[in-house]
Amino acid sequence: MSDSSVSNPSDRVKLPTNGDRGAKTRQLLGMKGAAPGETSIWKIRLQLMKPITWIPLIWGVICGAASSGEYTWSLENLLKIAVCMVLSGPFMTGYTQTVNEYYDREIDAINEPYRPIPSGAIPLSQVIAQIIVLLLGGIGLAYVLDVWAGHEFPTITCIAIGGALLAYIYSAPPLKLKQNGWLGTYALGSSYIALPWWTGHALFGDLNWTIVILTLIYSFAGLGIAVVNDFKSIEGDRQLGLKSLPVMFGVTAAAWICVLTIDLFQAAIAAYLIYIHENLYATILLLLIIPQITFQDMYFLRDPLKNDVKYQASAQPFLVLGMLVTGLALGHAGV
Ligand SMILES: C/C(=C\COP(=O)(O)OP(=O)(O)O)CCC[C@H](C)CCC[C@H](C)CCCC(C)C
Repeated sequence: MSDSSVSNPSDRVKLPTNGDRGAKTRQLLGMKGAAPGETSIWKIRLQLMKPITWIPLIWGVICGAASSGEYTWSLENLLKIAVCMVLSGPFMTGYTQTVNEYYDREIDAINEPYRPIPSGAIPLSQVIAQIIVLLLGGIGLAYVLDVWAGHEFPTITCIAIGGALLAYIYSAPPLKLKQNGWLGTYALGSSYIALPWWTGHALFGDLNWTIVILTLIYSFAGLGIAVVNDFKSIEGDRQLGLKSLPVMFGVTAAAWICVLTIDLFQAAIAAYLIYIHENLYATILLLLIIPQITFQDMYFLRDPLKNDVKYQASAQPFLVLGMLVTGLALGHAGV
């Protein structure tokens, strides 16, 4: 698509409604239901980077620092982890989301015409420039962290490049992993759990195969969380031929796949913690699964289409706390 398609923004952009501060905030954070009509190019750029989606990756970095067992509270370490959060949030997730907005522009023109690209608020050439700046900035920052951590092998740079490639094939043709229910949701789950975890771990300790494999197993719980988001768009996905799990298996079966992957893979991690004699941490992790099962029963399984957001808001804090408990356990055990 050429830039001409977005060359006359004033024709297509609606002005913001007075006093709709909630919609303005959603706009800046890159959430659905945002207010249209932003005119500041920097706010539009931020909107493309969807800051709300940075949070899980920033949290993943903290879990990795915990699992390294080497994190101590010094000013230098605080600075290191802050830079690592900037890498995983604004740079790498910002890059990922901008690429996704770029390749979703035609479908967004139908479903979310107020988004920056379909509304014509930013020309495509500037979106491409933003993608390049975030990608090069992210890889450069990853290399700085490798040097800072004294790595002989640039582990963090490799994770950043691998993540960037994954993000590209997730959104861009010909692979467009997001069209495939299993691959797309696992890519999402692993990039939200495993990749930032590896990065935080590598920054302070030695990234090893046990951590890599454990976090890839943990990522199946992330797959379940990613599937929860597919219920809201089931009709549109079906019409567009997107094979999300709810489209492939129907609402009820997909809801069960969702909750079983979330619960069983967290339980599997707790079992591993028992195996390495981290019984207290394992017990806490198991206790944190109980409220998630309760919310699955109260909300999600009863009506996945109506209660998906309510379920995520109530249950997710327990899942993310469990990740930190696991990180601390692995760090304590010296895995
Ligand atoms: C673009 C992503 C999700 C949006 O998906 P979708 O288009 O289905 O949803 P919306 O319609 O609501 O927009 C995320 C995709 C993630 C990707 C597979 C990989 C991300 C890589 C990491 C950012 C890399 C982090 C490396 C770092 C920690 C060094």
